Amino acid sequence: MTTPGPFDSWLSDMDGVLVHEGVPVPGANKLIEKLQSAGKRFLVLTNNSIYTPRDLHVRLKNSGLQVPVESIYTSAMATADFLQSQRPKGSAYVIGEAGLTTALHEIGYVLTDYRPDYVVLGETRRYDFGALTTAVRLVKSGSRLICTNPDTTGPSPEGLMLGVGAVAAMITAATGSEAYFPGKPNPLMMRNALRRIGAHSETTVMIGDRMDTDVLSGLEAGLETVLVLSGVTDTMEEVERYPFRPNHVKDSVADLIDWIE
Ligand SMILES: O=C(CO)COP(=O)(O)O
Ligand SMILES: [Mg+2]
Repeated sequence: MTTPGPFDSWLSDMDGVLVHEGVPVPGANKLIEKLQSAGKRFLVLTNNSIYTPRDLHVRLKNSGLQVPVESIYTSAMATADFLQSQRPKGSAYVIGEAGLTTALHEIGYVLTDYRPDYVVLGETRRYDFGALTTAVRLVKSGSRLICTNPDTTGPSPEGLMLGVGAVAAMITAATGSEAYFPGKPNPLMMRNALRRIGAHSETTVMIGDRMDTDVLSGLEAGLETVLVLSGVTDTMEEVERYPFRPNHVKDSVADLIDWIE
């Protein structure tokens, strides 16, 4: 059977594709090693906005995956790129972790609860009722609501976890204001990713574990799309429920190693 491609650039999701919250997916290390030895352009494109790219580099290294810092692009970074383009040197009230606060500080944003331009919601494992109430009040007073990514759930070795998209929906319900999501499937994140590695959509493949973020963003960016069943979308029945399809469905990234020439 001929393998698809050849592809000179690879975009890969992280959680559910390469790791499950730090536990490596079998074959992920071989895929990354082969991509690097074959000199392929490669970027990990994650909606996980908790960690900085340096944090993720170390976490992935501890999982046996050698991914350079510059080969990691998070939804927190995509959010900072978006805010930088919209309102340089602005201000934001942030609910999230170092991955998000660091990205906003790096573009010169002030983090404050006094009349901020934006309320920015990111992934965390510690949502605080008081902070969410402050966010609701600020949005009701006119701050624009930004949420790094729309994932309503996320994968882990113990099973599904609450995602920041579900928390954003709670703030929307309380305020009537819809959030803007710079993370996947937003084409902005894909275009920034392709630009970062000098890739072209016609020769780039996108690997993901979610139909509604990874596959949709690859499809709409004109990339070859691969859904792996090792993460959130883990049955063909789930795939069939969507009005669009990936180009390929594989059990895991281990099945893609022989695609790399
Ligand atoms: O952390 C996530 C949202 O919960 C998903 O991260 P990935 O985009 O790496 O799958
Ligand atoms: Mg994922």
